[in-house]
Amino acid sequence: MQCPHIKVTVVDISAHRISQWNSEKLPIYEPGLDDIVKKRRNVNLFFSTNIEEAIQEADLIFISVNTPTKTFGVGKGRAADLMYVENCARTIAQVSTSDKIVVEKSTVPVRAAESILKILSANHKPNVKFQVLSNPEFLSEGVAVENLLNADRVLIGHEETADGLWAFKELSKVYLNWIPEEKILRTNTWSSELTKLGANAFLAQRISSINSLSVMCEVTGADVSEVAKGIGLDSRIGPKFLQASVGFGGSCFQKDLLNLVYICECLNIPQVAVYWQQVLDMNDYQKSRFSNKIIESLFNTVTGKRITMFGFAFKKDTGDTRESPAIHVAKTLLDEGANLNIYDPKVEPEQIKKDLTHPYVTDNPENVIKSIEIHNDPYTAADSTHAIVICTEWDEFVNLDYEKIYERMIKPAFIFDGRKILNHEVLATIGFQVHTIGKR
Ligand SMILES: NC(=O)C1=CN([C@@H]2O[C@H](COP(=O)(O)OP(=O)(O)OC[C@H]3O[C@@H](n4cnc5c(N)ncnc54)[C@H](O)[C@@H]3O)[C@@H](O)[C@H]2O)C=CC1
Ligand SMILES: O=C(O)[C@H]1O[C@H](OP(=O)(O)OP(=O)(O)OC[C@H]2O[C@@H](n3ccc(=O)[nH]c3=O)[C@H](O)[C@@H]2O)[C@H](O)[C@@H](O)[C@@H]1O
Repeated sequence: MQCPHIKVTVVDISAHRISQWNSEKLPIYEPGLDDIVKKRRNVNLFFSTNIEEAIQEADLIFISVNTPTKTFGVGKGRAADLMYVENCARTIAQVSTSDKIVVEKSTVPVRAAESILKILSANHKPNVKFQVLSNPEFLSEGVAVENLLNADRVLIGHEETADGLWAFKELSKVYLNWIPEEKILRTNTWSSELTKLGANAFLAQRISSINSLSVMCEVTGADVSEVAKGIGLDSRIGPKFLQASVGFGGSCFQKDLLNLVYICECLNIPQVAVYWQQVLDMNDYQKSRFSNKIIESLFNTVTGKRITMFGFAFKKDTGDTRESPAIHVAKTLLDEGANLNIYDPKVEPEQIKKDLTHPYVTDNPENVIKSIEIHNDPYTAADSTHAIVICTEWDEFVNLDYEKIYERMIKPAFIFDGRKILNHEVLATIGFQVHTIGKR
């Protein structure tokens, strides 16, 4: 959109994903994205599986592949799996017939650019040169387009040489089409890589900090919204990322924090590792605490009871369920023998089934399938259920007719508001037993 003079080709090893990008229904939901893709597709934006051709044609190549937590071998469950990044580097080296600037866009451990450069340097064709830049991405899902258009900053780390500086200038030229120059931050490569991990760790830490206070609120009578407001009005702290929740989800915070902790352990600085591990431990505690509260409140048994879940995605305005706290809560309730009615207007039913029958979640997929019903209407989802559970902060859930919902439910009817979005007092007047996170 911002660079009509630049040809952008998105390539992926998944032919299925590319065909979805070339179809009417894109593989992800992101506000504003459909419109952009419709306007630019086959104009200056192309989606293709012809990876070799795209590499040969390109001057700048962004590596934006997944860097998930390793599920095997050394660093299992903590280290970032760099297999996909490495495969990209090898393909680029083997295929390139002209000089390239390779941009590390994926989130990676500090000094990953060094490995990329080594692979490129050891495998290239004669007379082909590479520069590797670190240019981490800071967008959030659900507001991705807005974040990209109005980025707080664009960070570019480069090798401290004349060629490195040249590469930085080439990439800056692209961003300068819509980002003011003063927002482009130039650092060395390693600072850039660590800034990305650090930024996610800081954001996650704020959530764990307010969640830790939510626990105290529930036992002391303080109200976490009031506490968060009072804290956030200090201009040194600021109001953002202080909403208590069932815990943070999403594909990155947990993965990147685990990676940071693992790097600290490898660098033999256990004190720093333990510090950041606490952010993750608090997050796990919050998820378990919320699930246990539901069971306890429903007279210590949910076996055979039907419970409604509003929201399954890890946040509003996305269909992404990766590491969603709703999965943890659903798993705990299913383990206790509950039946779940799940309503999330943005998540595909198949995705919910896939998440809840994943071997990590259950060793009994047939039972799970029998115990869940996926609804496309919030009112039928509430029919004959004992409780409504909210893990996602959608405004849509605020605007429902709760009197109508109450009528359809088994009494006493409970609401467990893990995002503190509903009006506690109004619901209590209707007759609901309400549990709101961070409030007694
Ligand atoms: N999702 C987000 O909002 C953000 C993600 N990031 C980082 O961006 C990276 C990608 O994240 P997502 O897009 O969420 O992952 P994703 O898993 O949704 O997408 C990665 C894509 O890369 C493709 N791929 C894997 N190997 C390939 C190869 N050799 N050649 C071509 N394509 C290949 C996969 O098929 C997949 O479609 C991660 O490092 C993540 O930490 C950073 C900021 C925001
Ligand atoms: O590296 C990444 O992938 C991205 O990770 C996060 O973005 P994202 O995970 O898409 O979404 P967030 O808005 O950060 O929300 C993450 C989780 O924290 C929760 N959250 C957020 C804010 C808050 O106050 N409380 C809270 O519980 C959300 O509900 C959600 O589950 C960061 O915000 C982005 O800057 C970063 O680029």
